[in-house]
Amino acid sequence: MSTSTVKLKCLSHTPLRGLNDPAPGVVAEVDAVIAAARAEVEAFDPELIVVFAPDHYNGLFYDLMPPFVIATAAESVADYKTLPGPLSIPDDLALDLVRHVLDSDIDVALSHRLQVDHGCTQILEEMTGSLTRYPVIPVIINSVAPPFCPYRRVRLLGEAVGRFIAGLGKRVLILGSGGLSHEPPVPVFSGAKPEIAEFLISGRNPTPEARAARQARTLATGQIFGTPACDLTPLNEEWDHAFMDLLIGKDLSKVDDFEIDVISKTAGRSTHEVRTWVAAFAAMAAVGAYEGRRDYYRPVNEWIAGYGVVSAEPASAAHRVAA
Ligand SMILES: O=C(O)CCC(=O)/C=C/C=C(\O)C(=O)O
Ligand SMILES: [Fe+2]
Repeated sequence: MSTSTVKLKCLSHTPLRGLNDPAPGVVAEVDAVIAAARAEVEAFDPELIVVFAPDHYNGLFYDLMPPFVIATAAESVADYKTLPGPLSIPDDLALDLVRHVLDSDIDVALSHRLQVDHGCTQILEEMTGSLTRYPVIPVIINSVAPPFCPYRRVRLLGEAVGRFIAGLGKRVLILGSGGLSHEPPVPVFSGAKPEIAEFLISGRNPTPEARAARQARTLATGQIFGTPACDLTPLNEEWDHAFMDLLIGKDLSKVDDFEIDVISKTAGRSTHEVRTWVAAFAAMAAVGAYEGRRDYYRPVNEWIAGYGVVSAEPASAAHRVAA
C-alpha cells in the first residue's frame, strides 16, 4: 500500500466576513493568517482535498437529515457572498470513499447532487481561491441540525476516511470548517412555529427575497452579539482553548466524553461545527503521527465566532521544519 503525504488546516468560518467586520486591525490579522495558510497550500500543491464541512439548512433539511454525507457532485448555493458554481469532485474516487467508509462499519449517506453552503465553500475559497482549483471530496457532518450522533462516531468516521487517504499515494489536504464556540441565529426545530418548521423540513432553493431575509437576520444579530441586547450564548474562550489543546495534544479519544447538551449550553449550539475538526484530526492521525499547531485565535463578536485556525502535518515533516 502506498502512503500519502498529508497536510491539515482547520478554520472557523463566518457568514459575516465582509458584511459585519470587527476593527480593521483584526481583519488585517485574519487576512494575514489566511494568506499564510493559503501560501502553504499553494506550496503543498495538493492532488486531492478532503473537506469536512457542516451544512446550515441549505443543502440538507429535516425531510431527510443524514448524520454524514459524501458527495460525488456538489454545487454552491452562493450564500453570504460566497462563490457560486460546481465543485470539482472526482466522482469515482468519492464513490470509492463511500464504499470504504461503509466497509469500515460507518453508515454514510451518498449524494450524487448535493447543494453546499458557506460551511463548505468559504474554506475552499480562502485556502485555494476557487471552488475548482483542486479536486475535492466534500464530507458533510451534521453539526447544526440536532439530534447529533456522538463525537465518538465522528472520530471513527474521520479515522475511516484517513485510512482511505493513506492508501491513495497522493498529496492530500485535509480541511475542517466551522466552530469554534458560537451561537448564530439558526432556527431550532423543536418548538418552532409552523412556518419555521416547514422551512427546516423543506426550505431548499429559497427565493432571493427569502435568502436575503435570512441573511439580514444573521447580520442584525452580528450587530448586537455579545451585548446585553442579545440572548444567544456568548463565545467561550476557555472552551475554545481547551478544545484546540486537545487536538494538538493528540489524544483524540477524549472527544468520546464530549456531552452534546453541555457543549450547546456552555459554548453555543453551533459549536458542534467543531465535529469537522474532530474528523479532520482523526483522519490525520489515521495516516500517521502528526504535529499540530495553533496558528490563530481570537473571539470575534462581530463575526459571531470564536475564530481559530489550526494546522497539522506529519511529525517527521514538522521535525524537518523545526531543524
Ligand atoms: O440563514 C439562516 O437562516 C440562519 C443563519 C445561519 O445560517 C448562520 C450561519 C452561521 C454560521 O455558519 C456560523 O456562524 O458558523
Ligand atoms: Fe457555520
